[in-house]
Amino acid sequence: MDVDLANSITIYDTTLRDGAQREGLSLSLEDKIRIARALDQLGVPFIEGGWPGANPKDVQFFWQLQENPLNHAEVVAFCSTRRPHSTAAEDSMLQAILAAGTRWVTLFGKSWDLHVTEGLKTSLEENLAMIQDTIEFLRASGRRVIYDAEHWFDGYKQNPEYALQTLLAACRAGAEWLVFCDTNGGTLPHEIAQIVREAIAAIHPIEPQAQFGIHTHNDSDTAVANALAAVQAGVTMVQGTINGYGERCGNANLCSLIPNLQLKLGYPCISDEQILHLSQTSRFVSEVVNLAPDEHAPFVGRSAFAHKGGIHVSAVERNPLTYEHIQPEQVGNRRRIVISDQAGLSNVLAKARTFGIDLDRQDPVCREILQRLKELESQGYQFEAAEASFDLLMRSALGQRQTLFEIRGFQVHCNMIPNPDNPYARPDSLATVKITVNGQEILEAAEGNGPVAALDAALRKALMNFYPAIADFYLTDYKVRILDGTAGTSAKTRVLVESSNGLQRWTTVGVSPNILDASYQAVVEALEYGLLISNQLPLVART
Ligand SMILES: CC(=O)SCCNC(=O)CCNC(=O)[C@H](O)C(C)(C)COP(=O)(O)OP(=O)(O)OC[C@H]1O[C@@H](n2cnc3c(N)ncnc32)[C@H](O)[C@@H]1OP(=O)(O)O
Ligand SMILES: CC(=O)C(=O)O
Repeated sequence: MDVDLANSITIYDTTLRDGAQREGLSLSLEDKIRIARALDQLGVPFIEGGWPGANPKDVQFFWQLQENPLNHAEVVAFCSTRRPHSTAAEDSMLQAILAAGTRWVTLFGKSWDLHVTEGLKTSLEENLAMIQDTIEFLRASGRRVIYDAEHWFDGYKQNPEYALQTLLAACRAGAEWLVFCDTNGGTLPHEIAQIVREAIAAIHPIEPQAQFGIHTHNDSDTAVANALAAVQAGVTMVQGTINGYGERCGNANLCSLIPNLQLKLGYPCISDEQILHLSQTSRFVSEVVNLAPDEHAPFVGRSAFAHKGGIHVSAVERNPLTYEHIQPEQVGNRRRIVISDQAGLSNVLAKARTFGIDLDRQDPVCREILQRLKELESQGYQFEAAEASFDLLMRSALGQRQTLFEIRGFQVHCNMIPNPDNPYARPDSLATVKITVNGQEILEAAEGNGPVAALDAALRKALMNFYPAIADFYLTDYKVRILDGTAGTSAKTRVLVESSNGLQRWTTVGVSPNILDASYQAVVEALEYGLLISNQLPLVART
């Protein structure tokens, strides 16, 4: 397929190559294939797959895609110019590039004289020959070439004549795109704009067919701004990575660049349908690379359209434009209203609606809920992460909270006797609970790997006969936070418990100076809330 370059900015993704150069990120072959297919679906026209010849995984990646090609995107192989004082034909890396079987190759070469004399330890003339020969070799082998001018901006600042000669050499040899790289990420947007304008003005009269691109790094936290400045100065290709992954501080983040270009500046990049998958693609890639998603990432982060301050929520409820720069749905994201001590009535009303509760602003119970929320938050409860507990709080205030069971008491014993045969063995714990359901009293005991697990198991055991749905509940996360660190072991703790029934997830909170009591509160609310959303009514207990 030929990439349609007319009238648009061409997006070039390098997640699989420069993204994989991020410290802490490691991709298996299978990961690379899954990400490539997700990018293909997103509509990215160029996907840089790696450096075949640099490692076996990248070699296999290109072989696998030869057997099962992508649907739309061009997969691009990446490599450097030939080594000094050799020929391109005898360069083993370039043989690996040809074996990768791609139609396009991206070649990086030196623009900065310092890199030529200090890094490559060769002459400025030889570097020009390396660029020219390598591209001619690739062209003669039927490849189309994108030329990444490494350290372009630093090189141009030091020796503009030489930097321009490197681009002209690439262009004369047959490179179709010349990409200005801010390799060290130190250039600021105004410099990018000026240098790109000057370079294009110098090259276009000599090589009018040349097309230009930009590749920026985020060391000055301006990678996206730099890429946008370059586009406004005349480039038509933008290189970047999903979630901004990349060497050191990362590359220009395509999840910000694509919407900025397409929705703000009006440059088509991918289709209107495809951009709706941007948030999903961002999360998918973070899942595959096994890095926690950045919740606060612009456009695609979970908090990108989360409103917490009462004033904000009040206005957004009236008109979202008041505190949103785009509609979240345009990039496949969604608006969220956060509940906390920063809330006003508007937050309470909006959150209640998401739980299917229609509150009247004039009803005094709304203020009561808000006051109770603020009181509890001042004691250390945190409801923005524990919406299930907030739902229960609202239902209590509204007189809609059913008593599904009552806890009469519990005890937990821990066996802390060290086991010399297995010093890592966790303590055995035993919990007993006494509860009543429908007036019937039950005493149960259970063991667990630690006191919270034992308590949770004993509660479930006691309730299971009345509420069989409990068999499907399980804890998915348990977080503890010390709230007043200076109080030592008697400090107040906050426990957040996340639970699931396989279909839904919900989080509850407990706070106490006793960690077991805090856990108990959160676990009991978790069971109650699970039953509430499973619409369970008590059965007559089987004996
Ligand atoms: C800006 C960028 O992000 S460029 C991409 C950087 N990515 C990577 O480096 C990841 C993949 N790299 C690798 O697997 C390895 O570094 C390899 C296989 C490429 C090379 O490995 P080695 O042969 O062991 O060399 P080493 O990594 O120590 O040094 C790089 C060599 O490339 C040479 N080189 C660097 N840039 C260029 C260039 N543009 N053109 C030609 N040669 C170059 C260096 O001079 C050095 O050569 P020397 O060994 O003759 O001194
Ligand atoms: C090519 C490249 O990755 C760079 O110059 O940063």
